[in-house]
Amino acid sequence: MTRPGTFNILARDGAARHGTLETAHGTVRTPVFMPVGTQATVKSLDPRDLHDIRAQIVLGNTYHLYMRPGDELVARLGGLHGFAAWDRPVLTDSGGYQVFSLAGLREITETGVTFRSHIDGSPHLFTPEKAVQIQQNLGSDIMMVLDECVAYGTEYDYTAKSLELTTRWAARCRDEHPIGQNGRLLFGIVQGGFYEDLRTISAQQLMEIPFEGFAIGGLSVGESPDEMRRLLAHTAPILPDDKPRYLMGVGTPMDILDGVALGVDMFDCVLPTRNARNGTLFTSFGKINIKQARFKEDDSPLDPECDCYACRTFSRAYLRHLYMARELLSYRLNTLHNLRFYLKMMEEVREAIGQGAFEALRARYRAAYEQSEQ
Ligand SMILES: Nc1nc2c(CCc3ccccc3)c3nc[nH]c3cc2c(=O)[nH]1
Ligand SMILES: [Zn+2]
Repeated sequence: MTRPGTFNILARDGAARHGTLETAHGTVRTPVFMPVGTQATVKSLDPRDLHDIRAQIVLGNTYHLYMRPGDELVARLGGLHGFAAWDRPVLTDSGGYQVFSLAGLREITETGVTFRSHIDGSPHLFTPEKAVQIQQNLGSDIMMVLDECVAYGTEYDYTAKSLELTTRWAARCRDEHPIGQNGRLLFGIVQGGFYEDLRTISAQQLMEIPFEGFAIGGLSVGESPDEMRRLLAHTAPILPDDKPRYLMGVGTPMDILDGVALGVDMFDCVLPTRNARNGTLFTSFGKINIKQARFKEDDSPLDPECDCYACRTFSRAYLRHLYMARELLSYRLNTLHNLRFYLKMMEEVREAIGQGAFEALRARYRAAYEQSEQ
């Protein structure tokens, strides 16, 4: 087995790259979209479904699993792979973002972040070392450092101080998990808010530490698509060309294609799974909502271009009926389809980069997605 952490770039098309990232649980072909499975499950899907839609790697969440059922329990029961019967790679977030966005009453010090559980209000402390230990207990193949994701609009001085703390925390995370330890990888996370000069400083400081990959954090926090693209265009090219670049929390199909064009290799977003819950479906002809009356007697497949179980087996009328009846199967079929849409788009992206045809692919998706606002 090729050494975990090895990142081979197989083809380039402009700044877009198609490559492979080796992990302890197999090879990930990039660019890759990673379904979010916060509580050790991609909501409403089982591992067989994830294999059927050709998911390569799924995300888990340190904060949630530490709170419930407990990272040490998961470790005793085989880590996420044994516990959730998932035999492919897992990436876990450090919990930093979730603490800042979920838990109440938090305080940040040099030591770490203290917060209260969103479940029972009990007090907790995440240090960089603790965040790494939890991810080690979860058996994560790709771990993230503990970072502070500053809120959109945070002013310059606080952002500048915060990125320095994030860098010191990143170094402590690396010390807690030395490079190569049992084949698990550790990624740094670039912060710096919406200030280009601070992004440069954060990236340069993190690149002094030997990480197997680098994430761009602090984006997709409520800013406009143009602002996200502006900071991404500034930050992505600074990061090492020979390491994977992971844009956290992004995004819509067009955001992802724009990210690939700027040299990003890895993406995650709750959009496909969250939108499934409210009937918003991604198709080759743009975004639609299945509850619309026009689908009431429509016997055609949701998306003729899609190869997923929902599109192969059922009509739009049936999918609309399930949604209107609030049937559980509605959420499951909508999720299967939306994730397959994202994963199939990434398969097309990897193929197109290999053929030097990425821009044509991006233009095709833009034509379908420009008008449906999304
Ligand atoms: N640690 C961290 N996570 C972020 C996430 C969660 C991604 C995630 C990873 C794994 C599981 C769930 C969620 C963000 N989501 C949108 N914007 C985000 C920014 C950050 C960030 O700056 N730092
Ligand atoms: Zn489908």
